[in-house]
This record gives sequence, structure tokens and C-alpha cells, in this order.
Amino acid sequence: MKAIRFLRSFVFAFAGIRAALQSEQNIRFHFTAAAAVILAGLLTGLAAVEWLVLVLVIGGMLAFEMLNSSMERIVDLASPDLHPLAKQAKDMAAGGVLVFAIASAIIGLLIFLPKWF
Ligand SMILES: Nc1ncnc2c1ncn2[C@@H]1O[C@H](COP(=O)(O)OP(=O)(O)OP(=O)(O)O)[C@@H](O)[C@H]1O
Repeated sequence: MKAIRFLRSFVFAFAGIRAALQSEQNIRFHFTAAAAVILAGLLTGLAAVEWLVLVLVIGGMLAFEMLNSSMERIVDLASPDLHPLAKQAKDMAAGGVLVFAIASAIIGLLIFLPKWF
């Protein structure tokens, strides 16, 4: 029974990923960017530790973006009317995504630029 419940939670999680891909343009962009980075890594040839960092960065970026979309839905449900706290909640979540995106871009440049130039 516990195993079935465990499996069901995976099914729900994959349904969440599918829903995010279908409804969020940002998430589709991040999945496409992740595929491009992985392809660039394969063509460039990276050390094991560089792959570890890239996997963390790509996974973190996708996870943050999905949590941000989830936050937007929760705020829309909790506060359909405009409210300063709803604005702060959405903007802070979006800011968190931006911080991680900037850090990810810097890490990507630090890994790839020395190999290309
Ligand atoms: N209920 C609300 N109360 C106050 N401000 C809001 C509310 N909902 C959204 N906003 C603010 O309005 C601006 C635009 O929000 P909008 O809903 O268009 O985009 P989003 O929900 O942040 O993202 P998406 O476009 O992906 O749905 C943002 O600054 C957001 O914080």
C-alpha cells in the first residue's frame, strides 16, 4: 500500500511537470535552454565535476521556475483581487527566480568560456 501511494505521488508529480510545460511559456523556454546547454556540454567535453555543477544548476532553475508558477496560482486563488501582499508574494518569487537565473548564467559562462576561447 505504501509503495502504491509512493508511485501515485510520482504520477502526480509528472502530471505537474506536464501541466507546467503545457501552460507556462517560461518553463518551456527553460527546458529548451537546458537541452541546449546539455548539447553544448556534450560537444565541448566537460569534466565530471563540471557536469555535476551543470546538473545542479539546470535542475535548480527548472525547479525554481515551477515553484514560481505554483506560487502564482496559489496567490491568484488566495487573492483574486489586487492586494499589496499578493503583489509582494509574486514579485519576490519572480525575484528569486531571477537571482538563480543570473547565478546560473555566470556559472555557465565560467564553465564554457575558458574552453571556447
Ligand atoms: N492579486 C494581485 N494583487 C496585486 N498585484 C498583483 C496581483 N496579481 C499580480 N500582481 C502583480 O501584477 C504584475 C503582473 O502580474 P501578472 O499576473 O500579469 O503576471 P504574473 O502572475 O506575475 O506572471 P504570469 O504573467 O506568468 O501570470 C506583477 O507585478 C504582479 O506582482
